[in-house]
This record gives sequence, C-alpha cells and structure tokens, in this order.
Amino acid sequence: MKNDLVQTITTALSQLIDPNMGKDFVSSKALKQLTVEQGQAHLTIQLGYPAQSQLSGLRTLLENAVRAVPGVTGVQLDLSWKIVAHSVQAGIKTLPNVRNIIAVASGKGGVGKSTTAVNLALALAAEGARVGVLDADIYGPSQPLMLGVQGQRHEANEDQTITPIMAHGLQMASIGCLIDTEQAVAWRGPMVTGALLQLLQQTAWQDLDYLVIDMPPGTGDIQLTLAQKVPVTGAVIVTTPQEIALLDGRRGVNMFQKVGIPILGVVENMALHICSQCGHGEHIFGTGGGQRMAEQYQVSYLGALPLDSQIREQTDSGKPTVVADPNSPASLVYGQIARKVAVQIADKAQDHSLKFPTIKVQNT
Ligand SMILES: Nc1ncnc2c1ncn2[C@@H]1O[C@H](COP(=O)(O)OP(=O)(O)OP(=O)(O)O)[C@@H](O)[C@H]1O
Repeated sequence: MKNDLVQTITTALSQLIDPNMGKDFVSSKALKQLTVEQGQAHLTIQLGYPAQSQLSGLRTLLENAVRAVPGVTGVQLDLSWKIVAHSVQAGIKTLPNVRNIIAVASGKGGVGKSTTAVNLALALAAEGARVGVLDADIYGPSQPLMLGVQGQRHEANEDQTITPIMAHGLQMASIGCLIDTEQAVAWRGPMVTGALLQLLQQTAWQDLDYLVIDMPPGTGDIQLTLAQKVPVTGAVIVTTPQEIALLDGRRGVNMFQKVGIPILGVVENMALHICSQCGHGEHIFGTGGGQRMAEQYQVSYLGALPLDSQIREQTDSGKPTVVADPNSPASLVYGQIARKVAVQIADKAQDHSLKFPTIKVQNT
C-alpha cells in the first residue's frame, strides 16, 4: 500500500509540468526524495534554477497535485533550488568557485550588450542566485559606470588575486578598475586576451552560481580566442532590429557555435521606440528580425527590450533598471530573459560541445 502510494504520487508528479522548465518534475530530475508514512507524503523537490519569485506558486501547484492523490492525508514539501556546474567546451577546465559562465556578446558595438549583461546579472541575483559580472570590454569598460562604482580600484591580495568590487549584490571585476584603459587601445590582440584571461582567473570570485561576461563587441580574433579559452556554459547574443546589426549578430552566433559553445538565445534590444512624452510605442527599425534570426539558427528568442530613455538614464547613472525600478515593464522582460537563461542552463544535461566541430585558431 505504502509503495503503491509512492508510485501513484510519482506518476502524478510525472504528469505535472513545471511551467518554467516546460517539463514534468520527475523527468527534470527535480524530485529528489519521496516517502509516505500513514498517508503523509514527504517530498524533496530541488529546482536547477533560482526561483525566489516563483516559490510560492510552485509550492501551491505541487502541494495541490500531491493532495489530490487518493489516500494522501497530508503533504510536507521541502522546496529549494541548487545550481550546479555544467559542461563547457571540450578540453577546457572550469574555474574554481564559478559554476557557470554566461558570455554576453554582440556582433557590433553600441547595441546594448553591456546594458543587457548587467540587467541579466541583476535579474538572476534578484531570483536568489549568487552572481558576478566580468567586464571584458577592454576598449570601453562600462560596468563600473553602470554599477555605480566608477573610480573604485580592485584591491590586490598577497596571494596574487584581486578582490571583486561589490555592487548591488553582484561581484564585479573590470579591467577599468585595474588599469588606465586608454593604454589598452594600443595593445595587440594577444595582450588583450592575456590581460582578460588573467583578470578572469585571478579574481577571487566567491562561490558564484553564474558569472556573466560582458564580452568585447564584435567577432574578431580577440573574441574568438576568448571563446576558445574561457570555460563558457552558454552565450547570449544581443542584437538590434536593424538588418546590419542582425548580420553582425549572425556572425556572433556562428562564432560561438564553431567553438562548441551553446547559444542560450538572442535578445533583441531597442526593438521598439517608446515616446518619452506620450508613451506610444513604434517599431522604427522594423519588426521580427531577432525572432527570424533565432528561428534560422534554431536558438531561443529570449525577449525584446524597447528603446526606452529610462533604461539609458537608469543604467548610465549607476542603478540599472532591474534595481532602479524592479516592477517596470522593462525589468519584467529582463526577469523573463534571466529565467529562460537559467532554465536552459539547468536543462543542459550533457556536453553539447561535441555537436559542433572545433576549429583551430592561429593567433593565440
Ligand atoms: N533598450 C535601451 N533603451 C535605451 N537606451 C539603451 C538601451 N540599451 C542600451 N541603451 C543605451 O545605449 C548606450 C550603449 O549601450 P551599451 O553600452 O550597453 O552598448 P554596448 O553594445 O555594450 O556597446 P559597446 O560594446 O560599444 O560598449 C548606453 O548609453 C545605454 O544606456
């Protein structure tokens, strides 16, 4: 009888879809433990993604499903999440204290890659994850400004590490807080990649679930070398609707796929112009480009942000939208993007790197 009840509850949970994962709680491996004693069900459900804002809804969903099983007289549910490290490119070691690296990239500059990276990081943190940001945009480091810590310097430690700067709950490292980046303009590619890899490896990251890397814009040698040497779980491509940016965005998708990094999806930034006077929205650059690109490459379309002066003002004044106005429509979009990214990472059960051929790079 007892085993029968365990079996019936397991069957019920195998038919209950986690709305975030789009998968049931058994095949997503979230159900960790289930015992039944005199009709009292004790369950341990562990999600693979941060879900602070989702916990009460998921709790109700799960408890109702178990309670509806005939013979169950009560439910005790232990509901939590645990973010684990996922596979990276073949032959590359993961970083200690960093479970997952998310590269945020764009085919060209000025499309809002840094703005997307910082708001994605903050939205993941708002869901309860431990998050860091590495500003790898050596020619135009903007994370210190966006996180309101411009002028601060990294502290060097005796063990050759540097301490990340804390901002809005994120651990941040930026080349802009280490050197005068005007010098870097004259650096050749290998010097740039060397400095960025050193920054990544010598920062004393503390127990991160996700490290979001704000990549240098473009798809040249520096980006390719980084994509080959940094242990990345997945990449997010930021693009704008203009055709030229989309062409560049396609190059970004190709570059990551060539080196065996899965694309977590495409973010379409500045997709719609919102008039600051009347609030009216207009697609000044055309519609549907990001979605078409995602379909063409069979990658996920993560969402679209409007061209909104508030996003610019908030982010450029050191308080990105997700912290300045957490309930705004734009923050909700960043939240959805973060959830889709986290869920895709949680769903990444195996090493995808074998799916794509690895190419050799000459200029390291
Ligand atoms: N959705 C948006 N609406 C309005 N302004 C935006 C939006 N996204 C970004 N911006 C603004 O556009 C400017 C460029 O953004 P950002 O620095 O994020 O671009 P980028 O792609 O990282 O550029 P680069 O790589 O050249 O540094 C910034 O002033 C930023 O505040």
